[in-house]
Amino acid sequence: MITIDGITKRYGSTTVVDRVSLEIPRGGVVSLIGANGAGKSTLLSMVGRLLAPDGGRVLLDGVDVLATPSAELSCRLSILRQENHLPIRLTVRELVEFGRYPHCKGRLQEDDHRQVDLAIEHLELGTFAGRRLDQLSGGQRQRAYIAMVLAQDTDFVLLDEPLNNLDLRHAAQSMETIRSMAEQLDKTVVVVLHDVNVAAHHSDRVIAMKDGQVIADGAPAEVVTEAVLRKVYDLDVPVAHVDAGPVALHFARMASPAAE
Ligand SMILES: Nc1ncnc2c1ncn2[C@@H]1O[C@H](COP(=O)(O)OP(=O)(O)OP(=O)(O)O)[C@@H](O)[C@H]1O
Repeated sequence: MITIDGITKRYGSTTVVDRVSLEIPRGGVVSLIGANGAGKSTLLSMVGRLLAPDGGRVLLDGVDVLATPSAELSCRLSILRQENHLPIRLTVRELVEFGRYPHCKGRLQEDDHRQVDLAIEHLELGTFAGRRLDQLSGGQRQRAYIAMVLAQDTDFVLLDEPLNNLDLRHAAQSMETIRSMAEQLDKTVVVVLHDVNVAAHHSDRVIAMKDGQVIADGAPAEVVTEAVLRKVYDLDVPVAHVDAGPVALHFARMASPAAE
């Protein structure tokens, strides 16, 4: 369970995450949606202890992340950031092996190699395994980063816009991989997504942020509604309902009352 208790972040006089409290139980996919600048990445970074909060705390299974030794934390929690600062000259395999570092401290055993191979296979990176990151397309590189997180095999997984640069098929496949991490391996995945339809379709719960606060939190059908989307994005977005759930038709314009 992730417990976020009144967490706050300020830059100067601006509060960018404002006393957010959330309980995220073990297992499942939780999506964070919201406009640019809403505070999603800041919140995720504080949960992952990459950024110090100005107030509040984050507990993993009841233990404060600030009190957890780094070596232990990286075996329990992984985070994929929007920007990665890993050397671009690594090969895909070396990058994915990096994910095993918290477990094996650089001396990969049979099980570590197996996890690396599995992650490479899941993200369809076999043909690129020996290629350097700077020799890949943006989407191939993004899949390599997801594979690294998959290989890290932690109970808690935080992903900030993992679908950046991914084409339709690889986006769908990556979300399937993320879902199976939650369903089959009982991992708790918190993922920032810009596509509300992907969020609605693949999540157990959708949390919408605006101006540093949570303004909606619930099952996809409760959050992906015209009223909530208007509040979150200041935009009128029609929402259709199909068997798979709500679908925001963000490319369509809402009929204005005057036109009817
Ligand atoms: N180092 C910083 N100094 C000052 N302000 C910052 C800093 N980092 C982030 N911010 C501000 O904090 C707010 C929240 O940023 P954050 O990156 O969390 O938003 P986000 O919801 O993830 O946005 P996006 O969808 O664009 O990635 C923004 O207004 C941003 O400009």
